[in-house]
Amino acid sequence: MSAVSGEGVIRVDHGVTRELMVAAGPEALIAIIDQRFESVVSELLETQALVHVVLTGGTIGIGLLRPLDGENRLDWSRIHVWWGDERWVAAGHSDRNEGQAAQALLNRVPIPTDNVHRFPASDAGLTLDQAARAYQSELESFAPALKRADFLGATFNGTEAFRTPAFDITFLGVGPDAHVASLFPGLGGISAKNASVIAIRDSPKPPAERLSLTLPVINASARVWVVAAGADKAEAVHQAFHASDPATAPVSGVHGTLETVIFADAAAAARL
Ligand SMILES: O=C1O[C@H](COP(=O)(O)O)[C@@H](O)[C@H](O)[C@H]1O
Repeated sequence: MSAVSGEGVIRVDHGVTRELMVAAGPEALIAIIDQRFESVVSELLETQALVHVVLTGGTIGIGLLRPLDGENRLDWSRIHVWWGDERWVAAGHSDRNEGQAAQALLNRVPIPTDNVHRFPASDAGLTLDQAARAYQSELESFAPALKRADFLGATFNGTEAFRTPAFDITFLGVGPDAHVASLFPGLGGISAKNASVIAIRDSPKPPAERLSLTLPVINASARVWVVAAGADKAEAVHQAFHASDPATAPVSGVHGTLETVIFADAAAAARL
């Protein structure tokens, strides 16, 4: 497959259809992602009361937020934002994904405070496990208001383990090691099924302690959009299409119920 600027390519591997969107470089990539985001969210807001979006940290994950909705087209009062993962550091620490997102986007758009669902920070008076449960409870609190088709009631050993909104769009960055959110290759978190949110204590990428959504929650999303730029992501993007074991390549295990799109710049798509 050739990687041509702006080209969309459908690949079918391992039973999941994944779409590839390629742009020449990071700036062109961000323009493509933002245009699609604004168009999809605008359409959704015509037919549903609320739109739930999961944001990601990382270079492109934060970069795409800076120019987003520069023309104030979106009705932010009906958009809820969540995060796929968070670093376990104090509020205000520059490593916090939510703080980076606030600077890049949330501080300049009219989004109500109640619509911004941050993970607890390490100085909030909770243990890491309590913080994971608190975020799971926040997710649960949104499920009853939704139609049955719009939330996931996940069962584990025959009983309902958790409920979570089925997000409309979930953004995921991907690491050079193919991790998504804070689900890393070779670690137990990638196979967690009995919780929507887990505590991570052994992240190979600092900080070691993190909070992360689990794979069942991510995969209940209507749209999963993986974003990647740079030559160091080429192997991970290749694995998104060709690997078959999420335990060793977590990015290969994510998908949306409606669509799964890998947005990559030419350098990140170079191995396809
Ligand atoms: O630590 C994290 O890393 C990934 C990818 O980040 P990048 O800088 O290599 O693009 C990100 O998706 C995740 O949210 C974040 O916590």
